[in-house]
Amino acid sequence: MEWLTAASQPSAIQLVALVLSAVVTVDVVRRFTRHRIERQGYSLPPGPTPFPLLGSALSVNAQEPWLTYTAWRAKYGDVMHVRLLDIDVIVLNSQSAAIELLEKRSQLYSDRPFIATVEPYGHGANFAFARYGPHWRLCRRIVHQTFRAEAALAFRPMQLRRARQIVINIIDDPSEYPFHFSTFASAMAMSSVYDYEPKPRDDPMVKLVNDFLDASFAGLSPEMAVLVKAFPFLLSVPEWIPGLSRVRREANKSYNLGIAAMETPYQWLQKRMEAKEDIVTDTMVFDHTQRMENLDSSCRAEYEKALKQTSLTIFLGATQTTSGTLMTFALAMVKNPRIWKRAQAEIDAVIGTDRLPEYEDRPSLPYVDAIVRESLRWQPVGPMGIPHAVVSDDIYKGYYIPRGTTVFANIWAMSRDESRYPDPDAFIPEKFLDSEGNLNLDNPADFVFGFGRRICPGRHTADASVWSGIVTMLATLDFNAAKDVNGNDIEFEAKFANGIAHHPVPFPCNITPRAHITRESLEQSLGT
Ligand code: HEM
Repeated sequence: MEWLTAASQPSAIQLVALVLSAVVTVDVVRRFTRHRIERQGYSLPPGPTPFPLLGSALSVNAQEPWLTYTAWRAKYGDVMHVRLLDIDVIVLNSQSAAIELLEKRSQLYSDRPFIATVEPYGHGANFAFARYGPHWRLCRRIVHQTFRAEAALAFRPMQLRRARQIVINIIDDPSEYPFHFSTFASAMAMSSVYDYEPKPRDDPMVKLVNDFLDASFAGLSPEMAVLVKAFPFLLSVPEWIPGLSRVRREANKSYNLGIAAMETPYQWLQKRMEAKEDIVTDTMVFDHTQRMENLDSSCRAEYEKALKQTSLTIFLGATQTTSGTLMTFALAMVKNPRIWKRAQAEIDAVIGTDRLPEYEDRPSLPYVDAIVRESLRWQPVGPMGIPHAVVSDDIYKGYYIPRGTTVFANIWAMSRDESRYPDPDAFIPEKFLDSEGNLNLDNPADFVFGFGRRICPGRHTADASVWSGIVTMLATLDFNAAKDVNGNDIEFEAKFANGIAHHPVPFPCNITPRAHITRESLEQSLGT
């Protein structure tokens, strides 16, 4: 851990000793209480034998843990127990196991585990980490009212308009394509929540939220979470102890950025409302501010807190997931030109080249939808989702699942199920078509958005965003390999980032408008 090297040597040794003693104490208590249930004949689900203190922490790929768990599936099965330091983890390696526990027993499995760094690093405002209870329920109700399937239809014209803006931005500045995808995703979130249309570049509100994400990222790493859990005093070490005070400084910076990211766009919209400006009525904050007016003051304070937190959470949940999926799509197109050519042939045959795709065209474009499904499956942006936690002891198929266990749906393993997806590492949209060329019933949206009461509440909006981005780009752009100085295609191996979301890092490519597409015609389609 980087910050330990900055500490003076004796402090670092003391710190390690303290971590070990905390882990030993928790281990002894756990063994004592568990022994009682195991005596009744129930054992934990199968899994690797844990080493003393560390459990299996050193055997798991720290950057891409889903690869280890997926490899272990053959040996330990669909419901697997792994101990990581003092944390009990259950990994669900199949969609059916995730449905059995996270959906059918959702009253037990909808909590989130306690993560000691969430609150100090400003993610207490992020309701995706909220414990299962009344505050989470209120946030969830707010988001549901704005983003449920029928309500989310209101955002479609904006989503299509912003998708066309991606193409204009690519024509203007093709090398910045990852940035144009992020702008699209941020605009979708900011418009639907605050009626705020970010600038294509250097937008101050988008920068604020991204600065918060950058500042909080290191704090949410499992290593930092374990340390802060074992030694909460690290969050109050005075400035004059160099090295050790770094955790407090980083946490404070992240916390303050979190407050600013939550308050600034919220207050911006409140001012517009006070000035009686014209605001799109479906905007989440506008709609709920009006709903709040009928509440008494104590309920209103609670509601306003939930509304602010929900607004920030939408932005955090919507941006890197949506833009990451578009990065995956673009990578797959550059690697597989036959696929975008087949999709263009479908689009040209169905709607011609005189206009751009609209939502009403979707049922007539099954191959495009197959590409959307394959983009969600091939590199799921959340390969392990967000951890759930169990609120009380449970028995499943004769196995004991202790209260407080962290439960992961291994979405990556589901995407690599070879009985369902032969050759799972290849990008092949045809797997979602029947022999007549119609879409079949297999939809990875059934697992990539998570499970049960914590299932992604933005999934309808995400689906519409991803579809509008993909269909618009397929109708207007060619995706070719970049050339070297001799005119040869540049070969490259795809690499992936694993931060908030799993997505390809920028790769060499040559994305250009199709022959019949001009910037002017696109601008006309925006009404500008
Ligand atoms: C391709 C795009 C997206 C994918 C693959 C995705 C996936 C996920 C997953 C796997 C979870 C965890 C579910 C669980 O705990 O079982 C989640 C949670 C969440 N997502 Fe998404 N998401 C996407 C886009 C969005 C969008 C566009 C929004 C907002 C409009 C959003 C808002 C949220 C929120 C608020 C949560 C936390 C829910 C809770 O804890 O109750 N997501 N998402």
